[in-house]
Amino acid sequence: MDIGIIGAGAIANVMLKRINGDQHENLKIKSVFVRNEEKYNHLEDEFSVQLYTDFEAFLASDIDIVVEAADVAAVKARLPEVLKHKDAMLVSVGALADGGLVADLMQTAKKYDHTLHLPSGAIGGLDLLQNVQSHGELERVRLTTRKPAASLSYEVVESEKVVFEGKAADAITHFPKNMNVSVILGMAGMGIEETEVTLIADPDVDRNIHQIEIEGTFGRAEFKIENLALPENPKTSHLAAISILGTLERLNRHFRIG
Ligand SMILES: NC(=O)C1=CN([C@@H]2O[C@H](COP(=O)(O)OP(=O)(O)OC[C@H]3O[C@@H](n4cnc5c(N)ncnc54)[C@H](OP(=O)(O)O)[C@@H]3O)[C@@H](O)[C@H]2O)C=CC1
Ligand SMILES: O=C([O-])CC(=O)C(=O)O
Repeated sequence: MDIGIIGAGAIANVMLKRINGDQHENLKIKSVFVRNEEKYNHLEDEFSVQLYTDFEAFLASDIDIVVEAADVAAVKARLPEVLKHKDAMLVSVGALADGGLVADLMQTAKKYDHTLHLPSGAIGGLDLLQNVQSHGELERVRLTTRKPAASLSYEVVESEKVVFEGKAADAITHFPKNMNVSVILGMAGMGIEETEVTLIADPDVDRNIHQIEIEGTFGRAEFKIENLALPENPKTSHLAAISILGTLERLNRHFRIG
């Protein structure tokens, strides 16, 4: 499968290393769309990719799927056009807190017969959540995220501080680079208006920790994910990049788990 990536930051870097650098047997990144060619032109030699600053030319390049690894604004600006031409996968799922955008993307994907893939990113357990939701067995979803204070720009706090408490819909508005997980949790479960979120800046942790509690008529589930961050961007967990790789690898499988 030939891949085009939007963005060339921390997540894209892991993808380039693991796919092109390690010569993945089924995947190849061919095209990378960036807005600053000079900053990223070393990638062409390092990973044998073609850089594009012209989005039309990027979309017309020889790729089967576009992976967005940029930011929420890039999703809003680019994804509606992408889905007219290609399947897509996005990691800045916080953009989908905008219901109008979701409706637009769904309609475009259907009309042009393309698929939008939403990896679970820095968390897990979304298979369970979707199963109980679709059978009316879900009553409560809570996410408690604890991140190193400095990665949330709260360098000066001396002990843990709750910096957000509310619903996922508001969490992503206040923390668009840190609360993508709350939006995918909302979409898989009770919706972003009903998903409860607490975000804690903690000067004493060195991991991005997501605690998920799910309750319903099926029973109860609890997951705790303690993520190591990517060195290039301490806000971003390594697992977010790995979840894209795993989702790409599973696309063409003839048997599926979960
Ligand atoms: N779903 C999840 O669980 C998770 C999602 N994320 C999200 O994934 C995204 C990528 O994360 P990460 O790799 O760490 O981010 P980085 O900040 O390390 O890299 C972002 C890259 O995207 C580029 N970019 C930003 N906007 C545009 C645009 N409009 N057009 C083209 N390129 C653009 C930046 O380029 P430039 O150098 O020009 O700024 C940079 O190369 C973020 O939105 C992040 O919040 C992160 C972790 C978990
Ligand atoms: O990487 C993480 O742990 C979570 C994150 O930044 C996000 O959801 O935006």
